[in-house]
Amino acid sequence: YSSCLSEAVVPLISPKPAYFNSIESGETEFSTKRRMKHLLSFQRYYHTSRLLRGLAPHDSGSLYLLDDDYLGQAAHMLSKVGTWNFDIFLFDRLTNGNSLVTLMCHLFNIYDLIHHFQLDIVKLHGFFGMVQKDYHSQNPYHNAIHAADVTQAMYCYLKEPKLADQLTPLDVFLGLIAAAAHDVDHPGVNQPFLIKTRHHLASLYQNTSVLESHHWRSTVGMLRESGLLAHLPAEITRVIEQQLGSLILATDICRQNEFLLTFREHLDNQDLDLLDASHRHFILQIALKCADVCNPCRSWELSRQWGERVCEEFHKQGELEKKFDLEVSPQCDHKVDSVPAIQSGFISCIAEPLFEEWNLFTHPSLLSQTMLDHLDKNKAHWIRLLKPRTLAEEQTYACAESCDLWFYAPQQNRYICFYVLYQ
Ligand SMILES: Nc1ncnc2c1ncn2[C@@H]1O[C@@H]2COP(=O)(O)O[C@H]2[C@H]1O
Ligand SMILES: [Zn+2]
Repeated sequence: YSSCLSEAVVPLISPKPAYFNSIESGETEFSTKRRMKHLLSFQRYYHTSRLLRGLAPHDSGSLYLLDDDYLGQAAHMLSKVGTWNFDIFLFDRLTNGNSLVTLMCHLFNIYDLIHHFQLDIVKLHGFFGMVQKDYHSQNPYHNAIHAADVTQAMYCYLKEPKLADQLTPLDVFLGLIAAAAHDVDHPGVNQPFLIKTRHHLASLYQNTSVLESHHWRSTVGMLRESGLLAHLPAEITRVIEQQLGSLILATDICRQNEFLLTFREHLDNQDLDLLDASHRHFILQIALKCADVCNPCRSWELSRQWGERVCEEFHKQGELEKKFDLEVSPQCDHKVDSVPAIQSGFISCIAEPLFEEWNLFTHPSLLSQTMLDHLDKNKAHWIRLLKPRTLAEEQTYACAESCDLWFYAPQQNRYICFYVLYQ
């Protein structure tokens, strides 16, 4: 039993791509692997022996997963978990690939959610471990680090003065779990790919919000399997599961326009009342959507890494499509869709409109101002890197410069609305 448990709490590290390798720049891949192995065996022993002695695994705070070598640095980082320049890549290395579990434990402690919902700590760790493990570490972008990044951003948004005092423990509980699990078991390809390859998930969810429905249903499955909510009345569990669904489904980027228009309408009418549970839920949906696409609002160094990773995943899909003689999806052809072109387009068409509204909602907010400043600088940086070579890139350049919602689709040789690219 205890070895099962420690397995769930400390997932095995699978072989990872080169960017996971070095903790310090001079370190070789071999020595890092050896250190990881040592660390893992230490942690397994540590957990098992503590559990056999009947000791709860959490009494050294939420850092029990960490080896002493890293404890200090990771703890130091966690003490600044609410700052916008939090480096999730570094945190993931310091926590030995356990950033999502470690972060969630820490945030649940900060908000005292374990006590409030009378949660069983072992079941809670089991649940977080399952969620983290079900992310695909071989995906360049849709992996557990993305989930941890979105969760850290969500925490920053929940702390916004406009919101913080109005939120109930249930709102916070839902917001954090939805952020952590919103892309769980993502296959690294998008919905159009699943539809055209007649993937069983596409038919299961009738070609609509296919991935998001799967992320939600998987989350519910893991919640039930962990037994985390088994002590709560059935009606409360039902509400929790439904609300998690509504939050996770809101991250479907095809529904961007729908949410943006409703958000604008509320802001124009100034009719958002955060004492109203349904309005708070809507703001949680928007906050999660912001967290999901906030990577262009980070400092250049972090933002660049996310931009490159997401494009790498798109391009991998494009390679698969070519290999199987399928039409290459928009943004997925590495010969046509360069990283700077995709990034400047994404910032102009998705991130900027959303964060401008979020800034109005949170005003006055230092964080929103900081995010918009980064967004502006990062967009300018990508545009400088855009060396127009093809007609498509020239058109993208013009589009990004004029900051409208239109994007040139080279495969179709026409302009289309950026949102349509995702459908
Ligand atoms: N920097 C980015 N560049 C291009 N697309 C992005 C970027 N960040 C997020 N996205 C897209 O926005 C989507 C939001 O939902 P997902 O995380 O499922 O998948 C994400 C990507 O498809
Ligand atoms: Zn996501």
